Amino acid sequence: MIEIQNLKKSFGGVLVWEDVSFKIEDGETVAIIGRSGCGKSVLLKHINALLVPDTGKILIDGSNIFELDYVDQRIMRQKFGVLFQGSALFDSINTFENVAFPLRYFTNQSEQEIHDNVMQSLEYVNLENAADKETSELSGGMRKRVGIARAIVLKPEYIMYDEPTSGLDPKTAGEINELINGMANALDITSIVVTHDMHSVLEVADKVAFLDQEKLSWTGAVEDMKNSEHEELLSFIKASEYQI
Ligand SMILES: Nc1ncnc2c1ncn2[C@@H]1O[C@H](COP(=O)(O)OP(=O)(O)OP(=O)(O)O)[C@@H](O)[C@H]1O
Repeated sequence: MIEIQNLKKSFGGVLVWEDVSFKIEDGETVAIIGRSGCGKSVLLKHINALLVPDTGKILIDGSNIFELDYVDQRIMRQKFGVLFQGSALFDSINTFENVAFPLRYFTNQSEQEIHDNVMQSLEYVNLENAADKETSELSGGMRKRVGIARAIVLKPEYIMYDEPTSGLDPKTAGEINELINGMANALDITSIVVTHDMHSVLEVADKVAFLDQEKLSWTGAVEDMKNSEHEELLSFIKASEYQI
């Protein structure tokens, strides 16, 4: 379980948000939504301690990640898989090596173990035939799927998706949403999805955290979001051109 408690962050005296508190239960999928620049990616980067807050705590399975030493923080980070914005694949290596990267960096697995784990991850995302492809040969949807294969290769407890459907056509975006749901069910992963895509929110999320006006403005179940009378949330949803 992830417990975010009274988090506050500013950069050079400029406040991003304050008093952000919510819980992510095991097995849940939470969508973090809000306007550009409201601090969604900054919040993701706190959840695996890539950024440190001004004040507040994040408890991962009971431990405050900001109080861990270097070694324990490194161990904690291995509980997380991350699909970065834009997929962030290395151009100079093929699909297999992109997915193998976390195994080579974090583990001492043999070549055979690396091969088996990479191929298993590629099968999950239906790309077992693309292992030899160079990054430049992959479509946008395939890049996202390779990014997801890389995110799950260490068999994480938690997976964070930063804009998983951005830049994709609706059909390919739908396939990525199905993959996110499939991953959550088959691998029992707890998922955190940063997105602007309200269709994706409705497809994948159990819970929503809405950042607005330098705070966590609304949080609750997706079903409650549909019936909410929260003015800013409704206006955000309306502006996303998705009618619910
Ligand atoms: N390392 C940093 N140093 C200084 N300011 C930063 C840093 N990272 C983010 N910011 C600022 O924090 C604010 C929130 O950024 P963030 O990337 O989290 O927004 P976002 O909600 O994810 O936006 P988008 O939807 O456009 O990706 C922005 O004003 C950004 O310029």
